[in-house]
Amino acid sequence: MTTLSDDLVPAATLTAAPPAAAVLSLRGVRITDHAGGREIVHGVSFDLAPGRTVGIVGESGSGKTLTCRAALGILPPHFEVTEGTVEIAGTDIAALTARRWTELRGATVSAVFQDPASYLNPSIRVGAQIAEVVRVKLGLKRREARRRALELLRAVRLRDPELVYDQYTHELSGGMLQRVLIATAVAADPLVLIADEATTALDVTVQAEILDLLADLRERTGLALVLVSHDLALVAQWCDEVLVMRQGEVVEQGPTHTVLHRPRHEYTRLLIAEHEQYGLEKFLAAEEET
Ligand SMILES: Nc1ncnc2c1ncn2[C@@H]1O[C@H](COP(=O)(O)OP(=O)(O)OP(=O)(O)O)[C@@H](O)[C@H]1O
Repeated sequence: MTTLSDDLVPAATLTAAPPAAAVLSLRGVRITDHAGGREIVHGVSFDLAPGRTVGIVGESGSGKTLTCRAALGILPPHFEVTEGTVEIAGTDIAALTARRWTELRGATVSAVFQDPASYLNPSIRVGAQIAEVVRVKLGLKRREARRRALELLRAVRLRDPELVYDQYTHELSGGMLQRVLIATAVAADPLVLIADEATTALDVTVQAEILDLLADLRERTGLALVLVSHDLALVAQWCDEVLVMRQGEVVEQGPTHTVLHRPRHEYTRLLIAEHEQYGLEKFLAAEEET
């Protein structure tokens, strides 16, 4: 398992490294709810390079999920990016056709959300679902797709992948389902994985294992991560950069270390104070020692 200091040292050091070309870039993204007649997200910008992690934190309803959905091209009906740009691997998504989006989703940018069961089909064995993604996205033949699906189940550290392959969602625990969903999400080797509260519903031990798994994928494959969370301790541990959102505004943004140690905005200070009772100081202290 990655230790805290192992993870924090490279994160702090990498901040000074020359920037690699961004795989995901948001520039002044504004999102409007046409049904409600109001702008909900008021300008979000960040660049995410391969192997890096950006965190988005903030209160419920602050626009974190809508920002992610904009980057995935899956805004709910009546919602629209009304200003700004989203670029995935250098392509402005505004110019994409529905067909091109279908190709990109999963293969270039992918996502995992909080409730894995609702993204998997309960009546199809989980292995077959992963194999199907691999078949469609990578064009593998049936037998090859099965082999690759088993490899993915192994990569997300599920014990006995052959057994899990043949199981249905109701036979798996929440942590196992989230691993299956991650396996599905990374099946086509995306450049970017968006994890929106992906570990929130899991108990702390399983949460740590899943995050460790994502960090491992990031290290091994150069996967870039967007981590949306209420949990500042988690962001302190895993993210290079953080955006703090409140009521659709990014109130503060910068290297995680700087934002959490020297918060400039009152709201960030409040979030940190709220988290201190849950053990955030442990992470900040560990970071200070490095
Ligand atoms: N499908 C939808 N229909 C109507 N309003 C929506 C929809 N999705 C989001 N909203 C509204 O947009 C705002 C931002 O929501 P969003 O889900 O992005 O917040 P969030 O920061 O991700 O919150 P949480 O942490 O609770 O998931 C909220 O006021 C929410 O009620």
